[in-house]
Amino acid sequence: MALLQVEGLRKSFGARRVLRDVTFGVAEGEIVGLVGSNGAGKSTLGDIVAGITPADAGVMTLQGHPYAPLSAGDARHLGVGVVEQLVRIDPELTVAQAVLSGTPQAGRPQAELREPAQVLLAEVTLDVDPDTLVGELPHFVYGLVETARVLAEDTRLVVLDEVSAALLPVEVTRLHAVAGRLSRQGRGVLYISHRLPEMLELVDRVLVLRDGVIALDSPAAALDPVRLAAETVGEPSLPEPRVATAPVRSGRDAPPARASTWPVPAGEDVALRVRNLRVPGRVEGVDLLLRQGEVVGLTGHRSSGVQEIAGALTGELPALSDELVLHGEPRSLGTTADEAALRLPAYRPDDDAYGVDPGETIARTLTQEPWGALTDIRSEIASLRGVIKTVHRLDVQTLSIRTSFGALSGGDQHKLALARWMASAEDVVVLHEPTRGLDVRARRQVRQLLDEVTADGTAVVVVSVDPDELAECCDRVGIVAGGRVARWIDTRELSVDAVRDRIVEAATAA
Ligand SMILES: Nc1ncnc2c1ncn2[C@@H]1O[C@H](COP(=O)(O)OP(=O)(O)OP(=O)(O)O)[C@@H](O)[C@H]1O
Repeated sequence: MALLQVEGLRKSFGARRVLRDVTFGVAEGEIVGLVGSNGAGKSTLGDIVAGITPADAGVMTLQGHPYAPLSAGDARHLGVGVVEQLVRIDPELTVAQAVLSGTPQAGRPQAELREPAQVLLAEVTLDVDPDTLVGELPHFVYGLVETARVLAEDTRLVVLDEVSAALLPVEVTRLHAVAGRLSRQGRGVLYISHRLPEMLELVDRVLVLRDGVIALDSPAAALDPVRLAAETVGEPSLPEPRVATAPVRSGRDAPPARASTWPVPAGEDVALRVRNLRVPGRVEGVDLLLRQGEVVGLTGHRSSGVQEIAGALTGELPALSDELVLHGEPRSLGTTADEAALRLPAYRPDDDAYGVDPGETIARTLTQEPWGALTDIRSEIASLRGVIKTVHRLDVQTLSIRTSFGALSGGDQHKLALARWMASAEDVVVLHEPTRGLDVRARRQVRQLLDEVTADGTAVVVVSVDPDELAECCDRVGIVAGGRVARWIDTRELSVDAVRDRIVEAATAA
């Protein structure tokens, strides 16, 4: 008997028909992957299963019994838990309170919660003090705190919506171990992700949601990442994004191949050169050289110093260097009010809903900064045309640019926020995880955006946990370990698969 059976599910938002006729089952102990392009309706489907959103039509059964939850609480009570994509946890709660919020222990004194919370945190291999306030945690661990919460509740089916999106490969492996344990306990898992190669290593079966129906229901063993990517976006085949010896980027001439020793001697086209970058106690002796039009990736474990290097470049952390030159001009590092201090602009996908008001329309989100009335009707028309063009170009799933930004799918919000941010990109910028949560086509669109800005000479530092993202976006990738760049990988002559393998291998060894 199926643990969960879903028949003929339908859901529309206004005129937008998201789920037209969705039928599938999840068996006990089965891990089922749910994939689809941005806006395909994956979160909507997960939310219906988890009682967060009501379906318009269709029938669900849980262990053979009719299942029609009226709320998330109702679903939890019936044994279905969800970790939502855009996790919001009350920042005033302690981690222990958050983890045990759905259990009979909720409301007990902190001293009584500490130990049971510790056990659950260990299960998701999250090394944080249960007394810490949630608001003090970095955003990427929210999904793991929520996963621990779901484990605390006696769930039979767990929906994990993009929990892996912000995790390092080693953390994804641990998350997969948690999913494996759930499966061995006979629980079912619905696993939503855009990180297809990693997902295929975990799941038993894959569902592709396309055009409002399950367009493919296949054992994972019968699929590979390339075929699955093509199925996801409904294209018969997708070209390899980067092939050996081919010029990597369109929109500009690829620089001549350089030896993989790094940094290379500085020349005319240097955008930024930093010698002996130090962040006291965290980073030591880092040399960076960015050429105009170059995309350089940085990755490493949480304690490697990679975030501190980025923080030094954006002026968020006090830092020192022996030499710092931006476009030929000497500059300094640090957080002082010093005019010459370097403060590279940075984009982060998890910055409080992208720094955008979710109630604003798409049109206003893209055209206005700061919010305020446009005075010139002609400029409004011109910019609205630009908005429509951007929305079409980025394949944003909406019927109108008057739709509120917050009603867009997570991936569509991210694409538009990034496009808006990149429109005012300066000489040298830092992008944190620019393709997080994006489908395979959207990842290419982001690469196109990168091609456009780099063609104009902008140099980009990409800070990421995702080896595929680094492989697809960057000309070279620095593996940071122990506060230093332990190794540079030149990506331009390699296939994405080869680059991913090297990054994972180097990051694991570091
Ligand atoms: N509350 C809402 N009001 C209006 N439209 C909505 C609402 N929730 C979702 N939608 C629309 O439903 C569609 C599906 O959204 P959903 O978040 O389920 O997509 P998704 O497949 O999870 O995408 P992603 O991969 O980007 O997270 C989107 O076009 C979105 O705009």
